[in-house]
Amino acid sequence: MWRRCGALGRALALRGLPGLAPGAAGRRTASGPSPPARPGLPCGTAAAGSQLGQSKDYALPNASWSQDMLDLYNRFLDMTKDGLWKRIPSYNNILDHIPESMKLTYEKRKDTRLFLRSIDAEGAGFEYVMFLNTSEKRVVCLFQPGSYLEGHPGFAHGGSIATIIDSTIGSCAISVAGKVMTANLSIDYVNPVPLGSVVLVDSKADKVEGRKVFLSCKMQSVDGNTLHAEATALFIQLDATKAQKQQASCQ
Ligand SMILES: CCCCC/C=C\C/C=C\C/C=C\C/C=C\CCCC(=O)SCCNC(=O)CCNC(=O)[C@H](O)C(C)(C)COP(=O)(O)OP(=O)(O)OC[C@H]1O[C@@H](n2cnc3c(N)ncnc32)[C@H](O)[C@@H]1OP(=O)(O)O
Repeated sequence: MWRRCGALGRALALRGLPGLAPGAAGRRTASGPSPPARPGLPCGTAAAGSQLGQSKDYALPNASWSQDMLDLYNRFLDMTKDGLWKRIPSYNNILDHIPESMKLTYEKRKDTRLFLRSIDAEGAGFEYVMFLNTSEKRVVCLFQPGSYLEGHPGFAHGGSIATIIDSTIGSCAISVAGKVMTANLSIDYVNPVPLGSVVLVDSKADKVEGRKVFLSCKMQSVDGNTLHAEATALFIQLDATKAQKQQASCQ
């Protein structure tokens, strides 16, 4: 039943990168999407978005991304070319993620931040980018845990692993069912995740029953040889009345 996250990792590791000359793997380059160039800033970097007065998109390469992260990012970007996969932008305010059609009447607050984007220093916290495949009801996250996510020396804290899994699975649930909340998240931690390494978080919606969305997820190393964690989750689609009440109670 499983969707071969490892196979994807291995396939990605084995597949040649179109347009990249042999020996170019050592170069730190990233392809599109390409905002207008600014002197001193490579195209497609996170800082480039802010010059347009838009919310900064953090799901773009920055100087902290390792070569593994850049290589995987470029391979997934290639997979977006036929439209099956889409890169999900990432902002530090959750309201910037919600399409107008799904918004209630939330006021954007300046004193709140999406938990995953609460550490400013590049590379110190959650470096990640997610890709969505709507037809497969699948979201894959490329995740590079930074030094402020430490649990045991040199390894990512289990809570940070739960956070990135919840967010990846949650994004998948949102793409399937709109306004949802995590009702249950169950994680088996199989192998520790070294800080600064890159892992693939591969999530899929397995079943939708009324308002219930059942999902599963695997976190694996880029080469597919190490299983770090496995998870299942239940997300519940909020009914409109309850969503209004929740909103009223937090304002
Ligand atoms: C276009 C695509 C874009 C996609 C991506 C977009 C954006 C990405 C952006 C950012 C990425 C970052 C974040 C990603 C997003 C999300 C991840 C974070 C999510 C969270 O961080 S979220 C916080 C933690 N979460 C809570 O804080 C929930 C507290 N909780 C409640 O608010 C309620 O509890 C609720 C609403 C869950 C349900 O309440 P309710 O009243 O609506 O429903 P009710 O209780 O009636 O249950 C209905 C049926 O579900 C069954 N059921 C319920 N709970 C169950 C359980 N635990 N186990 C087994 N079954 C359960 C019942 O048994 C019943 O089943 P039945 O109908 O068969 O009787």
